Amino acid sequence: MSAPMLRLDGLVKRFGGLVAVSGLSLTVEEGTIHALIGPNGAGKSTVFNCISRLYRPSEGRIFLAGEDITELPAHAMAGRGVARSFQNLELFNELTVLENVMLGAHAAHDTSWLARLSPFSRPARERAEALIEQTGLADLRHARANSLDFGRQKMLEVARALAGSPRLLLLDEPAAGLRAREIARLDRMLTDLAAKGLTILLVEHVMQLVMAVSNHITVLSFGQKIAEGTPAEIRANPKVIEAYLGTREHAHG
Ligand SMILES: Nc1ncnc2c1ncn2[C@@H]1O[C@H](COP(=O)(O)OP(=O)(O)OP(=O)(O)O)[C@@H](O)[C@H]1O
Repeated sequence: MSAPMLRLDGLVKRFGGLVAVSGLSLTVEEGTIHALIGPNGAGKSTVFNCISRLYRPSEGRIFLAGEDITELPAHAMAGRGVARSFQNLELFNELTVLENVMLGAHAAHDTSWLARLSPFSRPARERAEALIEQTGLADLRHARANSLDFGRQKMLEVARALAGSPRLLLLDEPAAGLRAREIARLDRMLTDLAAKGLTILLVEHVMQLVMAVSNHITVLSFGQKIAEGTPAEIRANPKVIEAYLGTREHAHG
């Protein structure tokens, strides 16, 4: 049996006295969509930052397709086939939609030196055009990124992350601020990508999307895993309901 695409083993991240992630273990199988959910401050972004090597875990190991990547530098991750989108957009505002996606392809692990010297090569451009089409941005390919509305900028961020042909895609709240029609498009796209073999780890508060696309869900609360299972199991889990209601009551004072 081949190794899972991603495995976290006892991941701990402390910030001074605060334990943001507390001994998290989870497994993400290849070609599946795995959601990481939980109330605000539960530690989801911290887990992402540990996987993409922006944070150094305090304890625990991270394995990518069987390889221990815990000590690898962040810049090695694209070469390992890991891409991510950010909660706050990280686009090149002055560049066009097409240019933003093509720059994403630049970090591709399978890009030859020749292709790197010529980023606007035909295969790179064809791939970028296909992604732009898939994300519904075809009519806007020559528009500057900062002229797009928020929903389209989010889709562009996803297209750019995909341009490097990753095998593991980390998506941090891709549906935040999207309209229903855009969420439906994202739903179709993620399902389609997973069917083609891409593995997706999704942090998301929009439950409609999480429940529709996920094969598996892990729930965090105060840095700890409180539940995991299929969408149906998670929906019916009293601990999950309590964790969400607890924060809402807390928030309302
Ligand atoms: N760089 C940091 N320094 C200190 N504390 C941090 C840092 N990053 C996160 N934290 C703390 O760690 C905890 C987990 O935060 P994190 O952003 O991972 O939660 P989250 O589940 O992603 O929340 P949200 O859904 O609001 O994005 C919080 O208490 C947060 O304040």
